[in-house]
Amino acid sequence: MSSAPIAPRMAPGVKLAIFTDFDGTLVDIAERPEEVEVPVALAHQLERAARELDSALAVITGRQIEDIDHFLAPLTLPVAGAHGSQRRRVDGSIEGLDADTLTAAEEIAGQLESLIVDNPELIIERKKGAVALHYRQAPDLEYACRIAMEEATYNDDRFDLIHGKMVIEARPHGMSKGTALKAFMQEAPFRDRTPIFIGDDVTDEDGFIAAQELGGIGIKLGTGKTAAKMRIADVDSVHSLIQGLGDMAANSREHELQTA
Ligand SMILES: O=P(O)(O)OC[C@H]1O[C@H](O[C@H]2O[C@H](CO)[C@@H](O)[C@H](O)[C@H]2O)[C@H](O)[C@@H](O)[C@@H]1O
Repeated sequence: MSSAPIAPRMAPGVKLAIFTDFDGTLVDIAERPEEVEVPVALAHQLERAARELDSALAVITGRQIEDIDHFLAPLTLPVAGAHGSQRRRVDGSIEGLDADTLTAAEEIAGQLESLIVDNPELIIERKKGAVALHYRQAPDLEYACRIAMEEATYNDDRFDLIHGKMVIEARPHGMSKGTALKAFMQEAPFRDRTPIFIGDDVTDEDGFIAAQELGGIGIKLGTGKTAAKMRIADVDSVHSLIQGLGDMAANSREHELQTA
């Protein structure tokens, strides 16, 4: 006896909001920040999932919003950039930092100049309100980078240091991927949905915790200690998961229409 394939649906009344990290989650890690390879199909997959989720899909990243727009062009999604320092809502309005914090971040970057001149294999990324110091091309300089970042932020309690993948970043105090996720969740179209946050790095832990505090799920890509309740294997699996969640939302909508 043959049976029709099952079209998976969400339980009645359950609607998801998807939040995803970018580097190491939507795209594989590259040697340099500008060298990431973005699969041609990625923007289309995200656009389709966002459509099925009534636009409740956002990127929460350490990158600047403009970087995400560049990599996903012509798609423009809601994005929290620079670890929550900047946030573009679904209506396109932007929440940013005050001028003093922006200036302070520029000053931190300025204090790192001599280190970069002496060690041109290091990369400094100046963001609006944050600074990243990359040592992927010179792993032996990790300790020197750490000391330089500590000195550049010494006595400035407006910034916290966070360690990512071969990078040390200065992030405004009180900002995180968790605060960004919670801010989105207070607004349409995210409000009253169940959040899923997908990420791969230590800086994603705040996002996992925030999603789970709101009744959702954190999904960690790869190994390592995590607060996330679930794990996923690799970037390709993340793409499939996002596609699958979009399918489920579409199936649920169709089922509701048929049974109305
Ligand atoms: O929060 P994310 O979207 O994961 O962004 C975190 C940082 O990602 C980028 O740096 C990392 O990816 C680079 C490209 O693969 C890699 O070369 C680097 O070593 C990684 O640390 C980005 O450049 C940073 O601004 C983000 O904060």
